Amino acid sequence: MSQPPVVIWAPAVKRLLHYKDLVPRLEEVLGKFSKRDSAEVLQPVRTAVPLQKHNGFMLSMPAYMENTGILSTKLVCLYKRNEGSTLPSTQATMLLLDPECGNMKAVMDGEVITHMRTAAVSAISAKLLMHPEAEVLTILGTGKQALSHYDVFTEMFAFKEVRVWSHTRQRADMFCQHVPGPLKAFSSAEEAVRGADVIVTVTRSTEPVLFGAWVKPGAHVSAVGACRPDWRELDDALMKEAVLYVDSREGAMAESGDVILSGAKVFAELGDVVNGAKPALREKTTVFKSLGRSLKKDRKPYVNCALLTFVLGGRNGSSGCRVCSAGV
Ligand SMILES: NC(=O)C1=CN([C@@H]2O[C@H](COP(=O)(O)OP(=O)(O)OC[C@H]3O[C@@H](n4cnc5c(N)ncnc54)[C@H](O)[C@@H]3O)[C@@H](O)[C@H]2O)C=CC1
Ligand SMILES: O=C([O-])C1=[NH+]CCC1
Repeated sequence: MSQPPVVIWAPAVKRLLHYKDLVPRLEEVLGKFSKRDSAEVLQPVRTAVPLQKHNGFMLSMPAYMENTGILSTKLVCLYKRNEGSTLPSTQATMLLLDPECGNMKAVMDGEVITHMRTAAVSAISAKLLMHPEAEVLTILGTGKQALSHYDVFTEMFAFKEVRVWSHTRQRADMFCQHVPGPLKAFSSAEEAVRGADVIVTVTRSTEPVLFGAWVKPGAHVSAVGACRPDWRELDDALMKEAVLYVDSREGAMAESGDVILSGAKVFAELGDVVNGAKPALREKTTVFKSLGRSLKKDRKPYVNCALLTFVLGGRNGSSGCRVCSAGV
């Protein structure tokens, strides 16, 4: 009989997961995914179950990496919240299974993982697609994703100016008070965006908050919100004018209102750029439309991946139910 799964909750995830480990691992996984080699990464488009009574969706995001023995799924609940609601808008849980036996090896908090993974992938898009001399970063939105994006973008790049806008000035001010470092709060999204080299959209809006007319030619946009087929964050002008990169072509065509409703054509997946199969057109205006992937980890104790090393009890076992037999 298998042992109960290891439970790793948010404080442990926070302590163990670091951008310096996560970013290179995600870059590698994005590249593997774009090769569409089923032994490397199998990740079908996620399913969404509407939670009508609660104004939300449950997204189920399974993934299998045969070559590295990872079988996992993330369950994400996503809600449209009224202004002033104190309930979270996104909650997530990660399950790690043994692909050979099918038993559950670990249950992990998925919220911190989602904040950090999403921000890390946006940072990869900026690393590949922004102008090398980018100086001004603008963040539209002041929630959980805004914070994780602020953290990784300021850790990885040296912006001279960071601007923040939210749909109320009070939220933008509060955000600026809570994070270290010089930030500037804006009351107008247009003013925050004009002249910016990199723009991150991390709002719960279902209507465009970023308009092509405001965006400096050659800027890079990482568009993270609007993850349903009828939700928007960017207007048609921007979607049509910019060169469009996505995390998954199938995902974008099934789930992104910005892509589907504007009729914009996908130029490449981020993984195609990582693989050298498509160019990074840094001199053009670029949009990376992020929708989210469930893969975060690898089974091998890549030493750097502290979380997984923890899950595996530091072992590199070759068969059987590793975690349950490790008795972590
Ligand atoms: N692409 C991806 O992989 C992922 C995308 N998301 C999406 O990113 C977005 C942000 O997520 P969180 O930061 O966790 O949410 P959050 O609830 O913590 O923050 C949302 C922010 O949007 C602002 N906002 C709400 N309604 C707005 C409106 N009508 N116009 C402008 N701003 C508005 C709020 O004031 C807040 O600053 C959500 O749409 C979420 O679904 C979340 C996780 C992963
Ligand atoms: O990847 C993810 O976790 C999510 N994408 C959209 C909302 C949550």
